Amino acid sequence: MKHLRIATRKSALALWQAEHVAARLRAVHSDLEVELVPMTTRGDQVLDRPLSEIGGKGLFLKELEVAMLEHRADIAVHSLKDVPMELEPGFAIGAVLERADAADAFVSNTVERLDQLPEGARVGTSSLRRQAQLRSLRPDLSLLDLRGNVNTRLARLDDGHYDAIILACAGLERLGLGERIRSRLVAPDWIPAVAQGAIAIEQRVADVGVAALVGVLDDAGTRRCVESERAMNRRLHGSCNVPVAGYCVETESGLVLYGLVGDAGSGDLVRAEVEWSGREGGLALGEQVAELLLERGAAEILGRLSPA
Ligand SMILES: NCc1[nH]cc(CCC(=O)O)c1CC(=O)O
Repeated sequence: MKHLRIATRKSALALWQAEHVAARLRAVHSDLEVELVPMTTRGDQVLDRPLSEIGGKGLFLKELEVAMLEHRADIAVHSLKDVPMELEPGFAIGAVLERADAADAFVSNTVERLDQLPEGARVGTSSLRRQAQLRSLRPDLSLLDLRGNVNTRLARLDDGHYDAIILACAGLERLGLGERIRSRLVAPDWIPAVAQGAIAIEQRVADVGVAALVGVLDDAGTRRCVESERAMNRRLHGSCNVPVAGYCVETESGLVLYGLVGDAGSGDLVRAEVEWSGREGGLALGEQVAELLLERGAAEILGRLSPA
């Protein structure tokens, strides 16, 4: 194939990620023409209701998948953390790029760290995972909804609606906004979203030519880690709008996976951490951490319908 079309959302972050994949593909395949096909998804349009109400994160993928089915695009580039645990039939992840900083960022115009916020300070995030961890560390804070793309969220902070917000370091850095990061929230104290910081290439499963082209961008270490995180998430629920966090890193001798389930209302958290010897068996590691979380009360937490 000489020509490859990349379906992407139109947010600045999505376009950066699609451009990044395009540049990497052009660099390895010198005769390949790569073109972006930007499109708006339902997830981008509906900003006034929680994602869980309008159908979950899969909404960010649907239009891109339709474009691939109709052969208006060959691949789609996503933040892997926005990709549901089960893909639609006929689609596969052709490559997972080397992970960027997976940590969440504490962003504020007044203080450097979460523990420096004054009592009752207003923190903006619509993520139940971030709300649960904030509630647990700082029960006094006032947690407020905040959706929209990265630039919208920063603008709302700068307008004074919040004293601080939480964003992914990776997104800020990709947009050249790394200087907005006041401090990084790091494991094991704070766990990021499953697959945070990893970019995935989605393709039609039967497209072996495309698989060969994009497969060269796959990073084996990142894929092992995110597959273990996603196996944990899959075992826990199947949907993407519950307060679950997971982070796997490679150690000298194997893998370690941190898992967390929390209640955004009460700040109750359940944690598990398993060290795994060897680099294989990441799926079993994910399932083991999920089982531990369930034994420790995750099922009860996930069963509560806590208003966020
Ligand atoms: N929720 C949207 C989203 N999806 C991926 C990223 C960041 C980039 C990444 O994780 O690779 C973000 C922004 C954020 O959470 O701050």
